[in-house]
Amino acid sequence: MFRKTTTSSSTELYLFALISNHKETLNFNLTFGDHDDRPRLLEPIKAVEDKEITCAHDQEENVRNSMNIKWHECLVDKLARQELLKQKGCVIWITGLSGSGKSTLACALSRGLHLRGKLTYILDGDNVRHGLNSEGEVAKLFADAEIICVACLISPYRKDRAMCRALLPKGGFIEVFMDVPLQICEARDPKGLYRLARAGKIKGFTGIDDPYEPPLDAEIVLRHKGLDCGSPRELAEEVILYLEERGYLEV
Ligand SMILES: Nc1ncnc2c1ncn2[C@@H]1O[C@H](COP(=O)(O)OS(=O)(=O)O)[C@@H](OP(=O)(O)O)[C@H]1O
Ligand SMILES: Nc1ncnc2c1ncn2[C@@H]1O[C@H](COP(=O)(O)OP(=O)(O)O)[C@@H](O)[C@H]1O
Repeated sequence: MFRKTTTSSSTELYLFALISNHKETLNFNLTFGDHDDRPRLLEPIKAVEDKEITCAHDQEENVRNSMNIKWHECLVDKLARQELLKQKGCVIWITGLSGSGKSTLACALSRGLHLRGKLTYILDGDNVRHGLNSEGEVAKLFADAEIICVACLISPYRKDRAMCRALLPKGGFIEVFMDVPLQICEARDPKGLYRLARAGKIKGFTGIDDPYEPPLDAEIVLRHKGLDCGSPRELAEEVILYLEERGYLEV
């Protein structure tokens, strides 16, 4: 607050003006401040300060005398954010092999929710590359902001996914398993990476020479049935239904 109640030395006043970034005072000191002329400096500074004190005092009196103004706790908390957005933030963690359709589902899901007026944000392995742990932390922040965070990462190890789950409050982590067989992912091979992995040109490729540990307790399993796994839109609707039924899309 810009208010001083005790008499100060000119140096203190000068510092006070500097800290307060008071334009008028600083201009004065820029013009004359090179000379060690503190008594001369004191007068205009004090005049400015007195004016400030008077103004601040008047304002304080007005506030004190007003019957209408009360001091409010201004807490924009979780509930306030939920009410604003009409949704509850969470992390939808889509896991599965490369080529299983994680990114495609994330887009369809984000679009489906957007059309319902829900705020989402996609964390894709391709746009966040700082290691699984920090991705979990980022996702957690989004969820705390009451955004529906859609994370799509292979995240092949149960231990790592469990660590991310543990970061979130109960119900805040919704694991979606793209249960698509390796043969289908490999046949799709949109980036040609399986071919390179099979040729030994990429080492430690998930599903080829590095394991993928399927979830044991995923909230949603999108299973491939025969040749069909459902269109991205149908899969997204399945996830949205889960959210609707459990009250994530209302407050
Ligand atoms: N060794 C190896 N194994 C699997 N995938 C590999 C590998 N090297 C690069 N890629 C490509 O990088 C993408 C993996 O990114 P992710 O962040 O989703 O993976 S992880 O969660 O960190 O395991 C993954 O993207 P998606 O195909 O979209 O899943 C691959 O294209
Ligand atoms: N539900 C689906 N049905 C058929 N093909 C799909 C489906 N979802 C994704 N695909 C196709 O599979 C390939 C890999 O999808 P992508 O979303 O990039 O997978 P990931 O992010 O898991 O690597 C793409 O060519 C995409 O068009």
